Amino acid sequence: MDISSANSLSYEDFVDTFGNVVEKNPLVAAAIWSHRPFANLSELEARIVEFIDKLPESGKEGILRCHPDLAGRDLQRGTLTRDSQDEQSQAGMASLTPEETARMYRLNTEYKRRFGFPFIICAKMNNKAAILRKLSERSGNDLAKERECAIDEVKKISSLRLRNLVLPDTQHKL
Ligand SMILES: NC(=O)NC1=NC(=O)NC1=O
Repeated sequence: MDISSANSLSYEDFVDTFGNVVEKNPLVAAAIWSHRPFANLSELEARIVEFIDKLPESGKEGILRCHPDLAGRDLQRGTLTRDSQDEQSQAGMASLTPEETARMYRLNTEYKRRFGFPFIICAKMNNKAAILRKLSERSGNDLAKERECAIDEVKKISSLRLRNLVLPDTQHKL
């Protein structure tokens, strides 16, 4: 759909469409609906970013906790959302060796124990090697820095999901 179609959606259809742009957080779509009509895709995205940035730390951590582990229980059980399934598969998470799966589980467990939320990275912008490397690297961050790093990754994931739903702004031909 294009941005004018998105602007014309009923509240229910808007949340049905955009409710998982931020993984398992339909509140974000429900909240930004008030800002329609959106001039373009960029404004819609900016409203999502603005909503996330204005959350208190506890709210940001709540968003992070709604994300499934990479190569974790939900992937093993087939209970990922379609978006996450697509993203994780594309990054090779569904074809890890048993050793790689065990390493991801161990690193994810240590990371969650340290930070209190799961390791999050935009899977579509990374591959298996990059994910493992960044998981190790970021584990050394302090809480505040890592929270912002994870939120930045949520914004990248959301941006890609949004572009799957709404046609980019039509470039005005000069
Ligand atoms: N913990 C995660 O990073 N999860 C995910 N990243 C994605 O890009 N999709 C996910 O499900």
